[in-house]
Amino acid sequence: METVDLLISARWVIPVEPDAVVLEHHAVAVRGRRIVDILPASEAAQKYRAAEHHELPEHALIPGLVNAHTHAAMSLMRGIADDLPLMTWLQSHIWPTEARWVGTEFVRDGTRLAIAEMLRGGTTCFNDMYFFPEVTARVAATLGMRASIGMIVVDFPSAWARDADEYIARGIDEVFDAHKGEGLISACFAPHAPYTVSDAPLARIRNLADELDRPVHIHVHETRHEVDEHVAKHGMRPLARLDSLGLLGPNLVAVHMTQLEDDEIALLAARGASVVHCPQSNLKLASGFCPVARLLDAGINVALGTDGAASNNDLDLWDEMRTAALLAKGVAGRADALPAHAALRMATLAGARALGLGEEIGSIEVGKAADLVAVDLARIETQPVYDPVSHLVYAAGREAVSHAWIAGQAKLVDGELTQLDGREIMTNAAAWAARIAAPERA
Ligand SMILES: CSC[C@H]1O[C@@H](n2cnc3c(O)ncnc32)[C@H](O)[C@@H]1O
Ligand SMILES: [Zn+2]
Repeated sequence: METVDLLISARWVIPVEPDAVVLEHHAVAVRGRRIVDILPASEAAQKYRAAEHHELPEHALIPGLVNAHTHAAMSLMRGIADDLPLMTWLQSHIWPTEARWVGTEFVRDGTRLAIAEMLRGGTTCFNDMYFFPEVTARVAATLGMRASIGMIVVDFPSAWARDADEYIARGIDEVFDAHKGEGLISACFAPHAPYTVSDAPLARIRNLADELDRPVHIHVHETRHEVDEHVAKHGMRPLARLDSLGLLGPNLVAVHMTQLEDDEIALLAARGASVVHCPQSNLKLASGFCPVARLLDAGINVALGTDGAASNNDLDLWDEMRTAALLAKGVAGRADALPAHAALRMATLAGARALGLGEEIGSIEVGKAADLVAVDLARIETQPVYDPVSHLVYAAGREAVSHAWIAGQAKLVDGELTQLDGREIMTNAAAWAARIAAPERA
């Protein structure tokens, strides 16, 4: 018998790649942080002696979900300003609150809250864009959470940096250099948006991203208003300006993209850029709809993100998958515009590829890291089971997530977080809300 560290046998194993198969009664064997075998459960019992063995007889085992766009620490602003369009929400509520409260402690506590929520819902990797990214990175690394941390850049000063040069310098020093070679933390550039970052820093980011081969994660074409204002100011649409600055390429991770002409879709496809679809944030802020089916038909890698909890108002990728699938059908007028398996792929492998992690995570394959999630389908809401993938997208919810592993380490077991104290996190969040909501003294 061979020894492995972890053996997970499940009723259904859904690898996502190399093709859309569902393996019944299979097991995944893990040594160290990697998957070393995928085989029928009956054979696994003969072949492997495991330090830890989970038998999950009514569960689906899937790759950990990848939240390809969020602002983790904004969890502390969940519900602070609802039912507003993007610019009113940002300029009249979010930016003033950030200017008053965001610092290292806010980002630490908000990120812990966000990671607890994400792990409970089966998200094992997130792509972040927020102030004090070195704090987000440290919290994620300490908890063994996989994260792509945005080296943020905006033209305006904040508590974190005075100007674009300082944003870039701190990002490289405190995120990229500080986590180089470290397993679970990777760095990406995160200029906020074409309307908040001018040409010179965007050009510097392009050079650095090329040199360091890092993704460039940016909000773009989020609303029609953004595009119209940009045309008035720059004489071209935001995507055209990014292209003129050389940013449109395989490293670009374009978030939102609710406003797209046919020639822009062709351009994104030709350049090999990825798009992150955030359907619930786009709906809640009435920003528009990303034409997902047309992007997929053009061969573009489309991932899924929640955006921050202040505009969503949760970090639930199950909800995003279902909304994306339903919305795509409504927008395209075709019931097969985004089938269940394609939605699951967006929340896993497409996210991993957008973040430059496609060789490491996003599917259950031998050699990849063991970022795995088990979903209990033995619940009233998911009976009977004809097709587990259908239930994952259309019927189950994050409540059904029972287990999560990152690089072979258990983060959620039988619905319980292994490293985080939920009560302490909630007490902390309530204390922040009390401070933020208290009337200001003159
Ligand atoms: C520079 S840190 C990130 C910055 O982005 C803000 N933000 C959060 N959600 C959105 C969104 O949907 N569009 C544009 N900007 C957003 C966040 O509040 C931070 O200021
Ligand atoms: Zn965002």
